[in-house]
Amino acid sequence: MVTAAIAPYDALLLFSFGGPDKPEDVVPFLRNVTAGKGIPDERLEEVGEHYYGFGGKSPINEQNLALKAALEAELDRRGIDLPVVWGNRNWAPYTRDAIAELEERGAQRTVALVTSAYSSYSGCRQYREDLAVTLDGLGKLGPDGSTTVQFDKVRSYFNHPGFAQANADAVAEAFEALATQGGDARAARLVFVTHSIPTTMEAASAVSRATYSEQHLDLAAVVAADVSARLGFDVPWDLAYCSRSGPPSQPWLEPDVNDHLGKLAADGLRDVVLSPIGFVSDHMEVAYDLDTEALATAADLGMNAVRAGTVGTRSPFVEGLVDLLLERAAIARDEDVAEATVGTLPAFRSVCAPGCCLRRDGEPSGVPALCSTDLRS
Ligand SMILES: CC1=C(CCC(=O)O)c2cc3nc(cc4[nH]c(cc5[nH]c(cc1n2)c(C)c5CCC(=O)O)c(CCC(=O)O)c4C)C(CCC(=O)O)=C3C
Ligand SMILES: [Fe+2]
Repeated sequence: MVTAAIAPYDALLLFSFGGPDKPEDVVPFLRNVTAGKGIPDERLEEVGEHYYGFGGKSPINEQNLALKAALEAELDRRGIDLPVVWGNRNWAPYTRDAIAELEERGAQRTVALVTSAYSSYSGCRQYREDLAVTLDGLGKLGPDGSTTVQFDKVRSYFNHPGFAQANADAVAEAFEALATQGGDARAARLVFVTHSIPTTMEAASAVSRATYSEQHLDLAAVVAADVSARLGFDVPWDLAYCSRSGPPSQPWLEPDVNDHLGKLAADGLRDVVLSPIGFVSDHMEVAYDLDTEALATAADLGMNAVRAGTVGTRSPFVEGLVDLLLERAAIARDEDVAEATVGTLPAFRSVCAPGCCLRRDGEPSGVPALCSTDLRS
């Protein structure tokens, strides 16, 4: 029996990036991530060391299991009967394992929730391609895009109120922590941080309604305003980037968070809160690029720095995700539904537009992608 509010869906796919569980997994995982992407060997060795430094295990898998449990609890609390199946693009349980589990459970129409809040190739199309290519490899993708197990996707949710509130809660807590450890909250700069992407990928993300960086800037303004209201003074803020890779000749979004801290210190700033709004949980990019590298940079510069939490399993976030599932189900039933947002941008599309989030602007991908009006663009 499908719960009416979630009909026509009979399963939820929690769809993530994946990460290694033990040292022997690190190299095969990196091979999966970088197949055909032109990441220089030196960068791969460097990233491998980040993982070995943490015992060869990424925190991401446990965090996805925690999010899965939190979603199950919230669905249960609302009386919604919807099995949650977890799958990853780059590590076990793989997308193909999730599809097999969905089939075993007799799922016919699945709603997919990706653990990436923003729209870009990395956070949108790459997941949709992975579904199409995996189904195709199993002989389950028709030439018209029809599939044996049908998939819909929840819209990019960076501007959903639950995501904004959970981030604002975490930033407000970080300001308190800064004051507790002797920092000057009133003088502090709030630096939002996200994953850098190539500028070509940034340009191609515009098709989704606004570019990747514009999405972050819009949410950052909302979070900063919320935190300012709670603290009772205006919090100045910036957006910086981490985790760039690719050849040095290829431009990626800047400034890098470490360079940015250097500039702030040179301007005489002593206090900073880093808010990783680009990431939904404390996975390796946060554990290494922020907690290890950027906090060391700040210490070298003589700054007081606190890293704010990610949304993780905070209630406003988890409740917001379940609201989004119900919203997506109402859209699938062709009902009029209010798509809640914060900031100045509209709700992003539930069914992606032709050419949405290509890897590079104007360059056909040649790879099929589900959950859009075009199978190939
Ligand atoms: C926008 C974005 C997100 C945020 C959205 C989201 O959360 O999905 C994200 C998340 C993640 N990225 C991750 C890991 C890696 N990303 C890489 C490479 C790349 N990421 C890119 C972008 C993003 N990546 C890009 C443009 C590349 C270049 C190659 C390519 O065009 O694809 C590489 C290769 C080595 C390197 O270049 O660093 C690794 C190992 C992990 C797992 C962490 C863990 O294990 O805990 C997670 C969650
Ligand atoms: Fe990445």
